[in-house]
Amino acid sequence: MSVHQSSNIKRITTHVLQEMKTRGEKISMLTAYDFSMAGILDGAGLDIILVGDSASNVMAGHETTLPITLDQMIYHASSVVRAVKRALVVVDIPFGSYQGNSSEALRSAIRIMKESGAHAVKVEGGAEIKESVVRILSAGVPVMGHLGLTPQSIYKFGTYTVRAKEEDEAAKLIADAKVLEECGCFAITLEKIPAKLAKKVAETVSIPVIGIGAGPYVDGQVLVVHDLLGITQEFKPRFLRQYADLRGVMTEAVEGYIKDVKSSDFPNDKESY
Ligand SMILES: Nc1nc(=O)c2c([nH]1)NC[C@@H]1CN(c3ccc(C(=O)N[C@@H](CCC(=O)O)C(=O)O)cc3)CN21
Ligand SMILES: CC(C)C(=O)C(=O)O
Ligand SMILES: [Mg+2]
Repeated sequence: MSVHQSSNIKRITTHVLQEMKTRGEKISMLTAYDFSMAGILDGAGLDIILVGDSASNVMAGHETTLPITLDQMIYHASSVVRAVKRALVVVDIPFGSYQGNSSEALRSAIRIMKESGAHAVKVEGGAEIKESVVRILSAGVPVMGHLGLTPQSIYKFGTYTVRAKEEDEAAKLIADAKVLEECGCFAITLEKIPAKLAKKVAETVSIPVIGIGAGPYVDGQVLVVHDLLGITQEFKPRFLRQYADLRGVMTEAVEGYIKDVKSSDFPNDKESY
């Protein structure tokens, strides 16, 4: 049954998420990039929909998240927003639209909010992007941080290996989390870091911490929905739990269609005018 069958839907806000952390209720988050998928996730009762820049990989077929543009992110985000009745919609600001220039960061965030109708933005980085985060927040736009494995700086690191395994990197990550909290971020995503370190971050900051490959001791979890549904090919990091084999289901359906077209079984009389 859809949660929307009840007449009054309580929307998820950043305040609701803070209450969930206080209560110890875990927060569920997944990506979506289009209207149809977002409607399914929202109807199922998901708390947060992330319009991730992983759309660059999943939707457009790029190797990295770097090529996707602000206009393309706004297109995805506006499609998602039209389907959502309850979830909080968070949009990644793409590479090159906020780093190192707080005026551009603010302009990008405002374009996303104005043109898509989303509720918040997400940015990768800590102290080095503080000015941009502060500027966006001062305009009244809620900001989610993102630390650990930050795919927009993949060429700085060179690999997708687990981050902050060394003491000094772990200390920097905790310091960055504190900076983001002090700036006024409403939540932080932690990607691919040791579970023990993620636990420490979730205990240190009072805002919700959402993990992907960051273990169970955080306030919520996020995955790319196409990975969870088994649509993505050849992406099986150990943090992923695959809940369905939609690639198999979809392939079988399309093969059935092809067979029926070839054999002239489709369309039949009932399917014709
Ligand atoms: N489909 C998809 N799912 C994601 O989770 C995702 C994207 N795309 N694109 C943007 C970023 C990139 N992310 C990644 C990318 C690679 C690994 C990873 O663990 N890769 C290898 C290990 C690499 C290594 O250890 O050197 C793996 O095991 O698959 C994790 C997260 C997460 N995001
Ligand atoms: C993996 C999540 C956290 C993300 O940033 C994305 O999907 O772009
Ligand atoms: Mg992202």
